[in-house]
Amino acid sequence: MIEVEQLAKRFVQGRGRQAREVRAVDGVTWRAEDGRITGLLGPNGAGKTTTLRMVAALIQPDAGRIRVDGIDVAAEPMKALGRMGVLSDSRGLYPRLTARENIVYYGRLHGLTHRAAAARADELAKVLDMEPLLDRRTDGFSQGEKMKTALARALVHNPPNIILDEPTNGLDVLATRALREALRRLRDVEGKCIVFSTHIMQEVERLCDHVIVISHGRTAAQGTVAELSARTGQTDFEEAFVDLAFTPAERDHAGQLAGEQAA
Ligand SMILES: Nc1ncnc2c1ncn2[C@@H]1O[C@H](COP(=O)(O)OP(=O)(O)OP(=O)(O)O)[C@@H](O)[C@H]1O
Repeated sequence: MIEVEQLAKRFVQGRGRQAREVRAVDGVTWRAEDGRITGLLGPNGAGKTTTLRMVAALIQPDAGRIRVDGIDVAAEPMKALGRMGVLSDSRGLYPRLTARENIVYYGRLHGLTHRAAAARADELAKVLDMEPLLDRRTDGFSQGEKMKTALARALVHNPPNIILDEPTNGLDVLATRALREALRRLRDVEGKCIVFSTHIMQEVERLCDHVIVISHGRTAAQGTVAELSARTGQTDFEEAFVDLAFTPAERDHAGQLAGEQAA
């Protein structure tokens, strides 16, 4: 389980007199339960990636608290990381190694014996439906094949929590479907707590048990797709998302732009 409480992070963009402070994350609070797929849904620049980078101990928050299975990430980052599998944007596989060797190598880095890491690679290949890939060099893999290998590598130490930042970026429709299926299996077969970020509504509708809408660095709303739609009185989830994630001024501005383009 992952609990995020009043998390905040600012960045300074530009230099000298041009410098300006950006509140990338400004008081985000949410909880992701075990055996559930939780989606962080928000427009571009809402603060999703920054939030997940803090959860994965890649950057430090200015304020707030993150607990992974009760472990405070700031106080015990290595212990918390041992309970997380993180799939970031850069897949970074070793091209000369086979998929199996990539996975086993990471297992060894996590302190597994060669035998345990190899057994886990076989197990993950079944769950992720990638057995035919295992003994091929990753050089020349498609985006979908790379993603599966990187996901298996992130899960080699069997972490109870999985974090994925925009995992379907660059994947075609079949690879996206395969990833969705893999995440469902990891939830249903292994009971993982899965958190992923996206700005794609359909992905959330198809996959998420729980949705956290992030807007301007804050938690704008959370619930199931049905709950969020009901709250806004919308039958279409895209309309519900627009109501929840954008201010009336932003919606008017987007409407004016669309009108000008149509004229
Ligand atoms: N290292 C950084 N330095 C300066 N500004 C940053 C940095 N990282 C993020 N930001 C800014 O913080 C804000 C939130 O960015 P973030 O990448 O977390 O958003 P996001 O919701 O993941 O967006 P997207 O869907 O476009 O990936 C943006 O305004 C971004 O420009």
